[in-house]
Amino acid sequence: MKALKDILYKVSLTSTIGDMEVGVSDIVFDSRKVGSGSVFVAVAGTQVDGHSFISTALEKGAKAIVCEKLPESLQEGITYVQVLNSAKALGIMASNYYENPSEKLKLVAVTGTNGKTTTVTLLYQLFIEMGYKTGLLSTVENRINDQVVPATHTTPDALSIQVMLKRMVEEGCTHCFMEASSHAIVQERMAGLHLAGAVFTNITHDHLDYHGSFDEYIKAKKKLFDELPKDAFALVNADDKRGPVMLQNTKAQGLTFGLKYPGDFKAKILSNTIDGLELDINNRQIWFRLIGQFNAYNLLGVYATAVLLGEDEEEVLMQLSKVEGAQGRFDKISLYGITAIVDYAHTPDALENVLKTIQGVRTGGEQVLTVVGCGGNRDRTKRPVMAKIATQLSDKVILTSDNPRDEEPMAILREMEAGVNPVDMKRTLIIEDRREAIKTAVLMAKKGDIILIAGKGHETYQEIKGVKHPFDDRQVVREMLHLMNKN
Ligand SMILES: CC(=O)N[C@H]1[C@@H](OP(=O)(O)OP(=O)(O)OC[C@H]2O[C@@H](n3ccc(=O)[nH]c3=O)[C@H](O)[C@@H]2O)O[C@H](CO)[C@@H](O)[C@@H]1O[C@H](C)C(=O)N[C@@H](C)C(=O)N[C@H](CCC(=O)O)C(=O)O
Ligand SMILES: Nc1ncnc2c1ncn2[C@@H]1O[C@H](COP(=O)(O)OP(=O)(O)OP(=O)(O)O)[C@@H](O)[C@H]1O
Ligand SMILES: N[C@H](CCC[C@H](N)C(=O)O)C(=O)O
Ligand SMILES: [Mg+2]
Repeated sequence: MKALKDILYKVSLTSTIGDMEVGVSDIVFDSRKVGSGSVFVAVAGTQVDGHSFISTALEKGAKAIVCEKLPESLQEGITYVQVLNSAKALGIMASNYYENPSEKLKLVAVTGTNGKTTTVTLLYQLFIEMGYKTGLLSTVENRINDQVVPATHTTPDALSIQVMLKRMVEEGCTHCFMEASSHAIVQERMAGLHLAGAVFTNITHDHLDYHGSFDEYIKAKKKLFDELPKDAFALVNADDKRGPVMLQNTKAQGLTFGLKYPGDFKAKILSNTIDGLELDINNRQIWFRLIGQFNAYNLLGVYATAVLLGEDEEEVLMQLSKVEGAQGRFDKISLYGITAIVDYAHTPDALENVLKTIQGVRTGGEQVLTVVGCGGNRDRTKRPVMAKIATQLSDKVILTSDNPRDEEPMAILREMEAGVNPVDMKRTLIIEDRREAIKTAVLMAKKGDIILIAGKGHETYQEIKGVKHPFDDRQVVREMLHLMNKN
């Protein structure tokens, strides 16, 4: 039990009705989870408005209601608190309730269209290698030091973030690295967090369905930097046109990293092969296991972050050269002379980067076969663009399903097909079933060829009409490679 008044510390209140000293047992923002003694926070969502569940919450035993609009009839004995922004209030309340765990560790948030999971995972692995107890909140998984907590979102909801941070503090973690998705920033899932720093990787085409325009998408990312405290660092990729934009209104210490523009942290690619990258970072030459120019950016961003957190430059580079990166990001499976690469490229920019990396490291006359799809119920405008990039940068392409969700798979594929040049259609197949598509790519591949399977990376399911069917690109391609080689 905690007094409502204490939980509301630092929340902008508009009005209050009832006893502010009332003790509440927990904070809930979903009426279905309300129990006796809860405080229910009504948040307007994208599907429904949480305010319409206030009466349900009261029936289930809520003692207090936090909302933007007061209900027409008020119930006796209940405390009503009107706030300016319920979603923001939720984050601040959750932080107060769990005793502000983000102030007890060094928390760094990473935002950007691509590279967030890679960056936070590298930071997590690096800090573990350096002997720190560390936390991770990422698309692939959350970690409380060595304990894995499955991830449901790239950035969890505000309440779950605080619960996990609290557990991290209890476990003795000194650092936590988290992804801040643009959805999360706009929906105030980051409210109430004290950040030691924030990192901007890049911004390219994605999520225009949700944000409405590219400008709004940029604004969403910038909000993270606008809200940083003075004692934090704001580290941005100087080679991205929008890097400096992120720093325009921040109170934090602005810093840049880049391969092209001179910034605070610089690197040069000395060699880039299928086995790894050799970089020159601040006049030190180091080998890394990760592949591709985009990973040079990720590695440099990680190095800069670690140095800004006070770590020794030499030690950081030595440990960073050992780490492997995130699952499902340029995952190489080489069997029977064929190389399959499973990668989470689900945006035009990521797909282009991965294919250019493959083109850059190929050694001879081998073919590149790409299997790719686009998710349903998500930004439709990236579909033709991704199909076009796939056909332009591969010898053969199989367009297939990603997670169709509630859409008709063939309708998504037709939208992808519309982006392909008619002459390139001769080298393009459309196979709706992802397993069949992977099988066909394996059948078509000759020794030495490279198969890229893009879009799903680490995912272990395929979501079709509300059902998540087990599906793992890495497992399926292995199975097919073994199968084809027995015949
Ligand atoms: C579009 C979107 O982002 N939706 C997220 C959002 O839900 P919402 O605001 O749409 O919720 P809603 O269904 O309209 O409900 C509004 C409110 O009413 C409440 N409610 C609802 C029903 C009920 O019976 N009782 C009740 O109280 C809900 O708890 C909620 O508080 O807030 C929820 C809680 O935080 C999220 O679970 C939900 O994520 C959905 C499942 C989702 O798919 N989100 C994706 C798009 C997303 O967030 N992706 C990013 C990654 C993107 C990237 O960078 O690549 C991520 O961070 O994972
Ligand atoms: N710095 C980068 N710049 C461009 N592309 C990148 C970069 N890092 C990774 N990629 C590509 O983007 C894909 C996704 O990378 P990652 O999972 O790290 O991004 P993310 O930002 O976490 O994505 P999500 O928004 O889905 O959480 C990778 O599989 C790779 O193809
Ligand atoms: N974080 C991304 C994941 C997309 C992954 C892709 N496999 C899909 O399902 O569309 C999003 O929410 O848009
Ligand atoms: Mg991610």
